[in-house]
Amino acid sequence: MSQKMASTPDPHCFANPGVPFNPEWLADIHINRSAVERRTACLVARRSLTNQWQTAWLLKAISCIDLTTLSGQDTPGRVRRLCTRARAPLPEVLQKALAVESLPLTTGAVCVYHQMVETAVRALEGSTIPVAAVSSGFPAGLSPMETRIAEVTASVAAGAREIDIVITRAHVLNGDWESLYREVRAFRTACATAHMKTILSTGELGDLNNVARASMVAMMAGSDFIKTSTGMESTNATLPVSLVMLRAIRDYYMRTGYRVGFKPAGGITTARAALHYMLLVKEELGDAWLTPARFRFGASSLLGDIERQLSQGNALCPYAGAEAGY
Ligand SMILES: O=C[C@H](O)COP(=O)(O)O
Repeated sequence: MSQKMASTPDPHCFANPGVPFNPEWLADIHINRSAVERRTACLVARRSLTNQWQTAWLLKAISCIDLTTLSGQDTPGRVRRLCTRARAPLPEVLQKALAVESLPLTTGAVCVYHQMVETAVRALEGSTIPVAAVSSGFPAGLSPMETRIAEVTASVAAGAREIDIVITRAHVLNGDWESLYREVRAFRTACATAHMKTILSTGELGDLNNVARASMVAMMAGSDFIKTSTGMESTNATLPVSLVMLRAIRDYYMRTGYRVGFKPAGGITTARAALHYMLLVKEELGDAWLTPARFRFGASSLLGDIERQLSQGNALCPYAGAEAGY
């Protein structure tokens, strides 16, 4: 793929305006699955991290969490409690013990169904924490297009500053990339100034070539983030899929100069797993991506494990090694 930068966009602008659909950018995508799996297995096996660096990385991980509740049992009370947690993700006493009591720590966002957007926006008033809504017919994306667009528009009107959209998997499975482009482009328009995260549902796309192509089409169509999963598929975020998506992000950056964000989501429940994803992002894209503006975890229970590990000090034994950090 091309290593040439097409343009030099404003580095402070995180939005990706997208580019016209270009099938040539898909033509030379051929993913070697075993090479991808070897690379991620190797990454998991080889790294170590001192306690001090581990703490810093876990605090960074918290700031990158889209604290999520996507349950049929969601109530305004439950969403308000989640928002309280987003404002103060760690107990004061723990922040003090870690000597970071002056750190203004919050999660990256609170992520809810459309129905709960207003409640979350009200509960987060006075903070800078954005509300992310899963709109557009989450999770299967099989409602009529007008309904899906109307839901996105309504979420934005209700105050969601980030919209997580789902795609029609059939477009990918049929290799109908132009239809996928048009669909994502329509959601881009409906999102207006809200940041758009495109959920690919990678566990339902067949193979890694489709993951890479769908990633590229979603970015061409103006996604600000690409996200692995809804959390409802039978296979959600994995490191191999993440590697493929990160390389697509790098490729898109080299072609256009736009830095699209990455959000692994679904089944990320441990601090150890979170560190693996962060390390992969650092190695593939560099520090410029390790910021809430370009990296998020979609997770409902990760924060609890990070808090436990921080309380226990050095519980991630394989990481408590000799290296002075990643
Ligand atoms: O986008 C967020 C996911 O739905 C959260 O999934 P999880 O409950 O497995 O953490």
